[in-house]
Amino acid sequence: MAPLDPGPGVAEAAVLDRLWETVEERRLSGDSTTSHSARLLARGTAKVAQKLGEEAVEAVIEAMAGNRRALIGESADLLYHLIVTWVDAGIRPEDVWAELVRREGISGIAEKAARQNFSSAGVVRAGDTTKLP
Ligand SMILES: N=c1c2ncn([C@@H]3O[C@H](COP(=O)(O)OP(=O)(O)OP(=O)(O)O)[C@@H](O)[C@H]3O)c2ncn1[C@@H]1O[C@H](COP(=O)(O)O)[C@@H](O)[C@H]1O
Repeated sequence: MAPLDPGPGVAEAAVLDRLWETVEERRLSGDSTTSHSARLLARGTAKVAQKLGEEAVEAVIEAMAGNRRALIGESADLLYHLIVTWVDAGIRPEDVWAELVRREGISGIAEKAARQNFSSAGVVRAGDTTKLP
């Protein structure tokens, strides 16, 4: 039997897995003279997270301006910095893919309503950090 066609964009999306492998290799090699990823990771979690935030804001600015082409570029920067953040945190892409798969078919509205029901039983309400340990 012929293999199923995975659909448009599926093969290209594997670039994220390859990028994670590359950044993880750079972390292990630790050569900050030749690798931007190694240099950024060597600066620590706070710097890695700061760069992720900056790239997110830049993507927001281009989205608000309706600048499609620049938004594509900023999206690539954002995904790269998200992957550096995963490597720094010891998260593998399949951890995130599994969470997305788990959420497939669950409406965000229904999920939020379920969370609020949970909180009304006296546990933690969404967004209420005062009750967190
Ligand atoms: N996708 C990317 C990618 N996107 C953006 N960038 C770099 O991210 C940097 C962002 O620059 P900024 O001026 O915002 O920030 P900064 O240089 O960290 O400096 P400061 O914020 O401290 O001023 C630039 O040097 C970009 O080139 C990337 N660097 C690497 N990759 C991928 O990662 C792979 C490994 O790269 P190296 O780790 O450099 O070998 C490459 O083959 C690419 O596939």
